[in-house]
Amino acid sequence: MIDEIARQLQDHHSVMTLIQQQMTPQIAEVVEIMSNAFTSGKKVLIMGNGGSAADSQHFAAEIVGRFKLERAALPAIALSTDTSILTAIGNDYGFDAVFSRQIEALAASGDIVIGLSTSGNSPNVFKALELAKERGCRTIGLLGRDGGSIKNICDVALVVPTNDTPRVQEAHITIIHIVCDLVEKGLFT
Ligand SMILES: O=C(CO)[C@@H](O)[C@H](O)[C@H](O)[C@H](O)COP(=O)(O)O
Ligand SMILES: [Zn+2]
Repeated sequence: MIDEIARQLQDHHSVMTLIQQQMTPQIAEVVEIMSNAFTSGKKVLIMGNGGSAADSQHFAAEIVGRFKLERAALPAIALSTDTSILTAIGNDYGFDAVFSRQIEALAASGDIVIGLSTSGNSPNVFKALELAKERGCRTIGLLGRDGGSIKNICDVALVVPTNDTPRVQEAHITIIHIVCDLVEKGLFT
């Protein structure tokens, strides 16, 4: 068991090293896109399934509340939080529509729409990002494996280079924290 724990921690560490070597310019691009959107009065909509739903909510909470600085609130909505909306859309239109219907209701041109998917292939995230693009939003993917089908419909696709879902999720939350920190510092210091 000790060896297995050590192996998993080493895997985590290796993924973080790859991100440092390969993905810092793209992370900076996301910081810039989000900062510009907030400066222009736009909002951020975030979505994902399972662990990525939790990460979406965590992300929105850092933005609406605060990360580290005492500052004005910023607008972000996680699309996985309202069980009445999710069950109504899921029941009436199907689970694939649970996010796209909310994009139809909430997204305006210039807003930022962020999809989290470790496989890059969740149909409900794909449909929502596709519609977001049609509506003139900027689309960002926090993805894993080879980025899947979602990679192709993102203005910026952050593809964490591993097939291991938990390692992808750990990388996503690290990237989310770095983005929140830099957006906040850039806008408020
Ligand atoms: O947290 C985990 C696995 O670590 C699961 O809940 C996982 O998020 C769910 O299986 C999701 O449905 C996977 O969807 P996706 O990341 O491929 O879009
Ligand atoms: Zn998980």
